[in-house]
Amino acid sequence: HDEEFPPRILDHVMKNAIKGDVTNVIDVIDKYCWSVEIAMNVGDVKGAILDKSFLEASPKNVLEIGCYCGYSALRMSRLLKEDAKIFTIEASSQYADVAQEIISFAGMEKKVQILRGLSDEVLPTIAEKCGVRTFDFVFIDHAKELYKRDLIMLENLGLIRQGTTIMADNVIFPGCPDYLEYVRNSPKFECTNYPSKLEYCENREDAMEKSIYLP
Ligand SMILES: Oc1cc(-c2ccc(F)cc2)cc2nccnc12
Ligand SMILES: [Mg+2]
Repeated sequence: HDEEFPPRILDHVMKNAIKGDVTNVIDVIDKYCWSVEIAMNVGDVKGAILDKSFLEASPKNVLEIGCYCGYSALRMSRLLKEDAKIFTIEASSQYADVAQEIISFAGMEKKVQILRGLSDEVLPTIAEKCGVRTFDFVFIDHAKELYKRDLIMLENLGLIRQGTTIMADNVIFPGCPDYLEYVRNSPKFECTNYPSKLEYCENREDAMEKSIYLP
């Protein structure tokens, strides 16, 4: 991926969005990505699917794996109920720096906490660090080859509970076949597939997969 996109989108947001207006910041990012350059945000089309599942879950403790520039964290933050919080894991400090700036610009810094580091390094201590026992909603949107490993970690660490909703991006493109096979064949997950398009593209298929944890 183009390493220079994050600073460009940050600059564009600072110059074109309304400070403190999270919906406007989201719109400005989407318009930029549709018109100027594609980026790996979940985007507006798949974002609407995420929004719907998020509202249905109405979660108190939210975990995101893969923050990137903070776009999906912002989408979820604007739908958070009182005293609910989003914890988002980001391995790239460059991405985390930009995400922190964008999240703060949008006025959501109290609702979104960025945890810097690799998911397998952050997850084992996240409960005590964040004062959370289990997460009610998880959005997986990082390296596709880590989806299955990290879901198994969430189970083994007891970080998900009866009824937790797990949403996964990109299950078609770039695709995560081992993850899909795992959740769809496991009796512990109730899965629903949501066909869509790759972000900011009209003609490339992608999908989101919702898995409800029922141990
Ligand atoms: O939504 C996404 C799309 C892509 C991606 C890859 C290759 C392409 F050509 C286009 C898009 C990569 C991603 N990595 C991490 C999390 N989400 C991603
Ligand atoms: Mg994605």
